[in-house]
Amino acid sequence: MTLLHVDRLTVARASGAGSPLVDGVSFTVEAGEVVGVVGESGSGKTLTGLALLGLLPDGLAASGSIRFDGRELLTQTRPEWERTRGTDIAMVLQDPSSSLHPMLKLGEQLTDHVRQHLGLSKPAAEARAIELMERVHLREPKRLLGQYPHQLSGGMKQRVSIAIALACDPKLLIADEPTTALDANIRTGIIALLNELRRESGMGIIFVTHDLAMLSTIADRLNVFRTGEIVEAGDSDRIFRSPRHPYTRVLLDAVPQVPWPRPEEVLS
Ligand SMILES: Nc1ncnc2c1ncn2[C@@H]1O[C@H](COP(=O)(O)OP(=O)(O)OP(=O)(O)O)[C@@H](O)[C@H]1O
Repeated sequence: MTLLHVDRLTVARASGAGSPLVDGVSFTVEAGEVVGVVGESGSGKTLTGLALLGLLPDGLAASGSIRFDGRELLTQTRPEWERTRGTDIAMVLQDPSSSLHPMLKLGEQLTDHVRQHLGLSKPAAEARAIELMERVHLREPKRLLGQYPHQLSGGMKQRVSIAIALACDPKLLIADEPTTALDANIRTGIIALLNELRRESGMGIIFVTHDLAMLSTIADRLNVFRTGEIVEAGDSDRIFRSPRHPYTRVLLDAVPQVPWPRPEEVLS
């Protein structure tokens, strides 16, 4: 089932100055699929993700079409976007600290989020918070809920931000460099977790990264971005085996030839 259908999405300065920063990109995401988005710095990967969430910075405007689950997102009102972000599409960012409040215990953050979006009573929200912590394989969830973000390692914090993102069972997760700030072994654990979640829940994932080697372990399809355009798209096995665009070849030549373990080989 096609979850997301992006058609000629363009992001440009609202003033009309300069050339578009994202220039007519089209792609789809199926349920349960991981679509990798790669490309050099400044190629428009993050702006594309932000446009899908209705979170473009002031001064930038999106045009084209973003159809999600059969409805057009670009014409949504602000409250409709808020509902979409709360329940249908979620995001995980590179720095887990940016999605966690440093002064609030994890329990408050998770239960507040769950109560706000699902309208649960306090005890039901606490039960849901524990269930979410278990779902991302955090041990001793009850004890963790009483802790502050600074008491957790980077990998654990990223698991908590994934738990928050999962609170409303989103159909689509946008993961923007979710493992870049983490050590290699922790990174592999997070990849294994995302892989498990998409298998179990049928959630689609857009995975934005510079790290092609890592994408080779999880992405079903790839979109290769360069200067605001998709220069190559397709099945990731095919692209890794025989890239067609010279720029994709350059990116692949830069990948260290260290075999990455498949996510299923890693204990999460
Ligand atoms: N608020 C803004 N106003 C004007 N230009 C912007 C704004 N935000 C980003 N840009 C420009 O848009 C282009 C695309 O930026 P974007 O952040 O999407 O790139 P990216 O591919 O995600 O890069 P990176 O991999 O470094 O995160 C860049 O040239 C950037 O400088």
